[in-house]
Amino acid sequence: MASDTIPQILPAHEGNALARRGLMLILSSPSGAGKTTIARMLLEKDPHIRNSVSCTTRAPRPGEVDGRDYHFVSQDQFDRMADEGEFLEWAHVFGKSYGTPKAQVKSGLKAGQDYLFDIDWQGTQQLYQKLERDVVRVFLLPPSIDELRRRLTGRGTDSAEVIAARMERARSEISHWDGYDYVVVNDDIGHCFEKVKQILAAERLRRARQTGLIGFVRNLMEPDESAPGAP
Ligand SMILES: Nc1ncnc2c1ncn2[C@@H]1O[C@H](COP(=O)(O)OP(=O)(O)OP(=O)(O)O)[C@@H](O)[C@H]1O
Ligand SMILES: Nc1nc2c(ncn2[C@@H]2O[C@H](COP(=O)(O)O)[C@@H](O)[C@H]2O)c(=O)[nH]1
Repeated sequence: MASDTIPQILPAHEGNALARRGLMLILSSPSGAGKTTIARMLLEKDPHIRNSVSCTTRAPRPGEVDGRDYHFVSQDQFDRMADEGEFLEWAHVFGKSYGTPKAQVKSGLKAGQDYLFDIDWQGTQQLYQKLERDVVRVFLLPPSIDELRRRLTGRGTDSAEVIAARMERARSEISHWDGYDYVVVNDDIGHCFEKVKQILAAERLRRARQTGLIGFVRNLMEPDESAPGAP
């Protein structure tokens, strides 16, 4: 295992004292603060977390790949999927529709699979209402509003009009910061990534997720029949 690979507790299977339930790591932030960048770093370094690929009605940006970055769908397709209950959550963001497909998240969690979600505060609230115990909510803040504008402009993927709309919405996005379990300022990308890694590592160790511990602890607490003087 490479030294910078992120360790995790083993996936759940019967008889494994280290088995655990998967978790849902949510990254939210105002547009341009860096959640896609952090998400990509995490997915590259950590083989135990899988990306939840959202559906969206917005057009692909240069370099974005259908099925990897998003499932790019028409408004009709999106509406049909929403009507048929195919989303775990969905919301309108910047005048477009975005939704998290149900796929195998629920069965995956049971099998110990972790999932990463790059979604906004509306989706976060919906996932928290449905799957509270599995959700870990992380909000990223930019170091300043000027730096946020610089990042959106420097990304070079959006028109001046789109950037203006996203800047306009940034303050209202930031106002939802207190609906999250963790808040990290994304100043230096390396430091920010380290903090998100630490959050993930600690959350994986939560007692409630460590389903394999029940049997393990029960065994540890059995009277020791081989001890000298035992009946
Ligand atoms: N700590 C950082 N320092 C400097 N630049 C950064 C940092 N983090 C991200 N960036 C850059 O800022 C730009 C926006 O980042 P990114 O696309 O990850 O934001 P986002 O929050 O996912 O935005 P959106 O919600 O619009 O998808 C990118 O060009 C990225 O390379
Ligand atoms: N509620 C949801 N929000 C989502 C989902 N997928 C992405 N998003 C959020 O939308 C904005 C804009 O994203 P962009 O890629 O167009 O810049 C950003 O805040 C994302 O986090 C989703 O499935 N549900």
